[in-house]
Amino acid sequence: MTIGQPLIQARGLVKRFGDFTAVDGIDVEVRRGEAFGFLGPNGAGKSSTMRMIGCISPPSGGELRILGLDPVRDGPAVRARLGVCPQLDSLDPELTVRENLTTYARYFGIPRRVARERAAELLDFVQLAERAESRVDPLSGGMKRRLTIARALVNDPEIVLLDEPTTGLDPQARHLVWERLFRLKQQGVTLVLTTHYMDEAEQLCDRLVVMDGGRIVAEGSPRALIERHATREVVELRFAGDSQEAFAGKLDGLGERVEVLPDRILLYVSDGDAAVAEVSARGLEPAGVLVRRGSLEDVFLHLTGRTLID
Ligand SMILES: Nc1ncnc2c1ncn2[C@@H]1O[C@H](COP(=O)(O)OP(=O)(O)OP(=O)(O)O)[C@@H](O)[C@H]1O
Repeated sequence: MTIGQPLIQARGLVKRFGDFTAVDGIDVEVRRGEAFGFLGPNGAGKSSTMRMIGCISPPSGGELRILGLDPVRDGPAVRARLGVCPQLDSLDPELTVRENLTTYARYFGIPRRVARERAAELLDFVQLAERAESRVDPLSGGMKRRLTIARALVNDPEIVLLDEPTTGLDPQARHLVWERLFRLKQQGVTLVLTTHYMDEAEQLCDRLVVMDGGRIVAEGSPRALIERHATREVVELRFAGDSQEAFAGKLDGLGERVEVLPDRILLYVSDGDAAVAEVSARGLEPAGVLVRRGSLEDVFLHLTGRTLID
């Protein structure tokens, strides 16, 4: 499927809680068929934005159109065409895995027979068919997440909203969830998600925005953002002792930029190995050296002066 017309359009979108502004006038456009990410640290306003898009929380200002409709006036019509995977699983522990899907399908008025077929397909899709008759409680965190994603797909939605779909999962469970999201994207479903995991955002998202303090500080494709705000390679140096700062002065002029963090120094360079050689030539002996590619984490650090997971 080609990426096309805008399905979500926000202009100057605001969310206030009393005097506090959680989302401070953001412009966002999500097009059909793309995977769109909201990135940012805790409290950036990602979930508040997702809740407005999900018709769960009304905007305090600005304009929002979802599928060409107004999420406040046309809430039920919009919700019928959305799949929502909230940050915390809200599965029914009294029901079996299968019943969680068939019961949810009834909220959308899906006939019982169709709901059963659909549940069977979705359980296959999220690799939970063998657990269909099991209760929810004994499932692992990763299985619950996959079931929540299946539940979000019951109404065959045009847009799926996923708020931190992999937070709290171990690496293997994360991988399984992420792999299913890739598959959905291949099927042409529009995905809108939030995540703290830069590697995942980099691989899955066609475009993303970086949020901080309720505002958008950058937007673009992962590759374009990395090209603009980072370098091809990054050298991470860790010096023994309490202060990295003391060593930073000796790295002047090395590469495009030097970032000093409490536990390491980052050198933004085009050639990591050449920079490491220059560090040695200057008589410096770091306790740890790592050469890696520039990443979205670097983009975030450059734009906000902070690392994503503080
Ligand atoms: N119902 C509420 N009442 C008051 N303040 C709120 C409410 N919901 C969110 N906030 C505040 O709004 C800000 C943005 O929160 P939000 O949950 O949107 O951030 P986030 O980027 O999703 O963070 P996280 O990654 O922790 O989920 C935070 O400072 C939060 O405390």
